Amino acid sequence: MVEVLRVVGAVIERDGKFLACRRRPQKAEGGKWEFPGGKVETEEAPEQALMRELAEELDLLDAQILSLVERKTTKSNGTLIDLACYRVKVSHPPRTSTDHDSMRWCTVDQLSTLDWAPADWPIVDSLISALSQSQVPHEESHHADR
Ligand SMILES: Nc1nc2c([nH]c(=O)n2[C@H]2C[C@H](O)[C@@H](COP(=O)(O)OP(=O)(O)OP(=O)(O)O)O2)c(=O)[nH]1
Repeated sequence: MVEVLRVVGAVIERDGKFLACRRRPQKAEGGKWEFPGGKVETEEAPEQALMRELAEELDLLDAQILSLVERKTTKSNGTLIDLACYRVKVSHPPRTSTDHDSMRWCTVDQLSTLDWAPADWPIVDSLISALSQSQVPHEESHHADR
């Protein structure tokens, strides 16, 4: 039977930029970019798991989970990864991570240039399309002013 791994990730935005983290080389999917988070433990709610991971990994103790961005299951190296990513508000940017060797704040346009873990691509695509829909097109706002 194929194993399904339940994983949660945080989409953290500050000043219009999104935090992407690169997994340390020795980890599964080493060298790939991801949203910080981790596995959901048995009996744990996804939001609870995300709060725990953000505290453990990034020392973020006051994270606020806002809404689900996307949840998708993707096959990666023989494992099904059920990844749910949430918008998360933080009061200060994380400085270091126990699980990552690089952290980068990306504009929407930069997001699609990173080498994301396979399970993250559907999330990144949904995020980009949600953000582009939430922007009022320049032409429309121009006409509305008349
Ligand atoms: N955290 C996280 N993991 C992801 C993402 N995309 C993706 O494929 N994964 C995979 C990599 C791992 O196989 C698994 C999560 O592992 P992890 O190493 O982050 O989780 P953890 O902290 O609970 O685990 P551990 O190192 O304590 O064993 O999900 C993502 O965006 N965030």
